[in-house]
Amino acid sequence: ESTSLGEIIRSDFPILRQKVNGRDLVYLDNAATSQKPNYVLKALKDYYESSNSNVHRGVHYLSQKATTAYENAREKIADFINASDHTEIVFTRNATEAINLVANSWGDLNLGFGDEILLTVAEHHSAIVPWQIVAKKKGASLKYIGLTAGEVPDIEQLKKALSKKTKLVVTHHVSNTLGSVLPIEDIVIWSHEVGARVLLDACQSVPHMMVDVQKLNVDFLVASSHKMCGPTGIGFLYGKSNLLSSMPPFLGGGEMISDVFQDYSTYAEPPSRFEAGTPAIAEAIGLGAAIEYLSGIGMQRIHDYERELADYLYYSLTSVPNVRVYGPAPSEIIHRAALCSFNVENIHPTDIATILNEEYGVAIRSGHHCAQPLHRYFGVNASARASLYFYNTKEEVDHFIEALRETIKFFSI
Ligand SMILES: Cc1ncc(COP(=O)(O)O)c(CNc2co[nH]c2=O)c1O
Repeated sequence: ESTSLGEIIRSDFPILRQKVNGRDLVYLDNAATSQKPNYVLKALKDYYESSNSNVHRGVHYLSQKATTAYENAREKIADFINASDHTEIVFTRNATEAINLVANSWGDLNLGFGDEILLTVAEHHSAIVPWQIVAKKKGASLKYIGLTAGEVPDIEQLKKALSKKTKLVVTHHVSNTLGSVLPIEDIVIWSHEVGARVLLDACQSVPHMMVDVQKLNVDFLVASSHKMCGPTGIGFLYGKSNLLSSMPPFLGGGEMISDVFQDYSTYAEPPSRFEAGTPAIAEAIGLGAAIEYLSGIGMQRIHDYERELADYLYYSLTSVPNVRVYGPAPSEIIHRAALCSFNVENIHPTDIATILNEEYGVAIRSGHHCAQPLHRYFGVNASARASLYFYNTKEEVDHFIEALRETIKFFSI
């Protein structure tokens, strides 16, 4: 059997060599955050060792070196998602802040009484709560579409729910709980037909597959560095140039201004307009290194390998008696991300995750995965979730499944 991508690549990730309670760590919580390769760790260390300085407007050598590295990171992101211009990339703390930026800037300017924001019931809290806050302020409302019998967001229902009142569609590309992958190009075409804009939450897709914002034609896209081999503390908003240029600032301070007078200021052009204060320079450079690393492997290669892992995980997990997996069965039409949220009859998911960690060194997540509306939709408070990345292997899935069977036996005595 040929050596898998996971087996080839995992030596790049020092953390994966750890033991947990004497057992090899089996890290299956990648939808929460990914691990970091040596290439990224080195980029962070090199920055602080040889380039650290504050960015923009500095005339000395180090400031120019740091500025170049910071702006190069922005260009790498733009290329990675095929944005038409690097000024369409705004650095934020994470995807959550990127969504809040759109809600407080574009939302405040464009939402009014009676307007509707259309979401799926599977959205992450970061894609829901900012819109609840701005909708309350503006007299707008949130409208949700449910799931099909196959447990994917019902896009036919979405199409029917669109109307002249719909000003914005907020949707995930890949669900962090269902593992479902949505047909974004269609959703964008339907949304634009009624004059609605589309904000794509790509947190669980950008790390795992080619995402081309021009092909998808989304108006906004958000993603987080820490889910794609990059450091925490940095994420980004992609916004079409004409939209960003029309938007007022989100946070006020240095860097985002053109001139400051005593009682008013003029603002910089995007992206600086939305980047107040000293940015997370090292983190941006770390994200740029993560993109170089992923691109070096190839997103198609990563995606193909993860599809194998996705099917292997799904069918291994659904073969365990009394396990209920949420989300669609993989098929030719519907492919799943390499993550499965599940429950085991009469055993609390946190008990499952605790024993898997304590006795078997397996790291999965338990809880609501910041998707409480979706869990309520299924009539449960919580679930367990195993989520893989390209450095995981089928052997790790086998270890997880064996450990799960033992854990179920333990609780069934
Ligand atoms: C689909 C989706 N949207 C938004 C976010 C927010 O990203 P952040 O701003 O970087 O936190 C997450 C993080 N999801 C998870 C974080 O921890 N467990 C998770 O499933 C996510 O999975």
